[in-house]
Amino acid sequence: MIELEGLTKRFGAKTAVDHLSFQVRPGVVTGFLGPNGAGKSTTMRMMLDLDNPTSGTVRIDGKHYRDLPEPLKHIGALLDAKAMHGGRSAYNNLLCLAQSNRIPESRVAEVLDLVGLTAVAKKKSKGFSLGMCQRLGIAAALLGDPEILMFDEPVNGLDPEGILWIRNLMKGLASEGRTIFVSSHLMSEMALTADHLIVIGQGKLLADMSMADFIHENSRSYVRVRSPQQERLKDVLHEAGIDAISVPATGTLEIDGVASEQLGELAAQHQIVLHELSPQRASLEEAFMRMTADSVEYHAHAPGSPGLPPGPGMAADNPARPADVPAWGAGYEATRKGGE
Ligand SMILES: Nc1ncnc2c1ncn2[C@@H]1O[C@H](COP(=O)(O)OP(=O)(O)OP(=O)(O)O)[C@@H](O)[C@H]1O
Repeated sequence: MIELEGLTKRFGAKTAVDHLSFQVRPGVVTGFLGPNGAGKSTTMRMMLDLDNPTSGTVRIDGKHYRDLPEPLKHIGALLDAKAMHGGRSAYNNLLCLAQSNRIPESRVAEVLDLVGLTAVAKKKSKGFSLGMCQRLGIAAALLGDPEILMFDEPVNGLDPEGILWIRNLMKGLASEGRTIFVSSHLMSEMALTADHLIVIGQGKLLADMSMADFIHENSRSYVRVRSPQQERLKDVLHEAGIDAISVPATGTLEIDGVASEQLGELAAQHQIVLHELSPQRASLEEAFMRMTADSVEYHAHAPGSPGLPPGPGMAADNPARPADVPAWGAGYEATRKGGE
């Protein structure tokens, strides 16, 4: 288990990590999310004693990192895939780490095999592609067979086969009861891998909850209906006290807070033909955008138009947020009000 209490890091006037308190528990994959500059890497560096906190503490299985007798046997981490010594072979990079942590040499060949690098074990790592470096960094993290593993952007540079491999690896390690903490900007991948989420924005904790709860609480779920008798359907819905939003771009209606079964039966009672009746499940990406819209530090503007008002469909107070996506807090309330 990893435990953070009041963890804070200031760089001059900049507060990168702001009183973070949370626990990363064993047996599940915990995703670590936040917009660019939110403080994820700084937090992970403090977990590994690579940066000193301004205040607060991190405990790894109850101890400070520097009090762990052989740290690699407790916690393995991939932070920077390019951090290996480029002039050494993959094998020798791992051997040095093994020797300084009293790990038997036989483990080096084992982890190289596990990450699929046996064929290039004797090659210097400076010639490795980003994907190969990621695999070597993962091999280093696994070297001490630790109970806790931390990966910063582990799928960066991996091809689809590599992405699938790391996903299954993390899930497998978690199912063995290990603690797995992983950051990624790839929301679709995170949605497939993590069971629990820690979300931060501008160094502060925004969410600490299951993946399912996070998506449920931060997104709008609705039913999409398409009918050649749309106006008639709208009248029927209106008579039944159900609000429907017309979406001219797709020629559909969107209905909040009513089950698709109820809508289908209502249409059937009035002999209205439906071409589509589909409950829309929100994605992690949508939920993440909604929650962090107000903590995004770096906004892109259209080329040549810095500072221009938000484009059509974007929020007035935040050009990175679509106008129909309420800010955090307001969004939650709107969803709840619509659904109750
Ligand atoms: N050594 C440093 N000196 C000064 N400021 C720093 C330093 N390291 C990080 N920062 C600042 O702290 C903030 C958090 O940075 P950090 O790299 O932890 O964010 P992040 O969530 O990992 O971002 P990204 O997703 O872009 O990798 C940023 O504003 C960054 O500029």
